[in-house]
Amino acid sequence: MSVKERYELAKKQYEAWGVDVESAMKTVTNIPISIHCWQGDDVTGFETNDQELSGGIEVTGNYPGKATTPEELRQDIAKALSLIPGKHRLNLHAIYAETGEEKIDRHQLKPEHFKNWVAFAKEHGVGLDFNPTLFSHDKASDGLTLSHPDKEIRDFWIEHCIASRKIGAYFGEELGAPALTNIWIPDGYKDVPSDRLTPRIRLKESLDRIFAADISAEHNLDAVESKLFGIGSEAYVVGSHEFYMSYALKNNIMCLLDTGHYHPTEMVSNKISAMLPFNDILALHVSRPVRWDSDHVVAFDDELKEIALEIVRNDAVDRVKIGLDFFDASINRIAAWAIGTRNMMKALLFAALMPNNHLKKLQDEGNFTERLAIQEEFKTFPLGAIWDYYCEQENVPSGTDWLKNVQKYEEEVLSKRD
Ligand SMILES: C[C@H](O)[C@H](O)[C@@H](O)C(=O)CO
Ligand SMILES: [Mn+2]
Repeated sequence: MSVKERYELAKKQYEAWGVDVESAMKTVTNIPISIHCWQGDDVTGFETNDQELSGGIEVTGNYPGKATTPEELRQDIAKALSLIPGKHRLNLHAIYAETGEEKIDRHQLKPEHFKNWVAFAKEHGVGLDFNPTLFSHDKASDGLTLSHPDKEIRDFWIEHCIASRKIGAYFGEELGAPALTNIWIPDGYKDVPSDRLTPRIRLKESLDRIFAADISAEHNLDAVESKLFGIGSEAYVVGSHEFYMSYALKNNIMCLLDTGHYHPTEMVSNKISAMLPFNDILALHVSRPVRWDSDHVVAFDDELKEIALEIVRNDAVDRVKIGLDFFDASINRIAAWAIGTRNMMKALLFAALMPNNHLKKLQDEGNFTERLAIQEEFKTFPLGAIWDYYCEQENVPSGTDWLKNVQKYEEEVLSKRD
């Protein structure tokens, strides 16, 4: 049976429940995913200071073919984009600046150091998002940055964050859609602190100075990302969820929720509807924590589907900015992007193909038996047939054909890298 024939049969099955399949595909295709560049080179970046990855995050694995130059990374991203349906965004960190031979420290970074990325974004029709990098640096070697007791160190990172917001605004202006500039810091302590408050007050003051810099809200949107713990900050993280949720609300900036940054049974899917009544927009880093914030490639699992449902059935596709955050160096890195991003899109399609209004009505009527029965039955509805057809409509490989494409690229390009 052809992809089209399978699609027509599946479509009838969904339509019997009042689901408009074509409109579901349209909804999904208009949701941009911010794809993180750092999966392609294990969060290394292109600075010339040879700093080890720090900040309490870890990349494990040594799969061959890692991108080691900006050109290689862009070539790999272009390959990944050709395998993913929809129009997306690319998320950069400050360590992906191209400063040539010159040693430019992070507080001196300028939009011009990202002009090649802007050219790439224009060529591929993608938007750009940005992150200051407050790790893998001498001035973050004790794991403290914006909350550091030493004012000179705080000032350095404040300048870096302001420079980053300017770079975000440059992206937004050049590409005609605002960039999301997200601040995540590693600050915290390995062991029980003797003072939890002072570092948080210092962080608040640093953020106040960063956001006091007048940067066009038309071109740049600000976000802050919390964390529960990191390697070396197990006992205490300065920028905790409550800290940033309060800061974001009070200062009208975005709170970014990373799915790996909470207690193992605390679900981001359950936080979205709790925060939407109080926030115009929210941002996500969708990741897959396995026992800890391990940043595994996003799988098509229950939590991913639940996150997608919360966005789609609550009409929040313009209010929840979806970004990805995983880095696995034990598998082909282009496959990692393709698997994780296709799964995010597939989960959104799953959500858009649910009889959401009917299910909401059942809940209000107190008909929990039928609510559960339908939710369960839809788990085995022929989503794959709609997904394959959708991929073909979007001119990207359907089924497992994308994998052959990656294997060929590995043979022809990746295997020839040093
Ligand atoms: C590269 C990092 O994953 C990223 O900046 C941050 O978002 C994070 O999640 C740290 O755990
Ligand atoms: Mn993150």
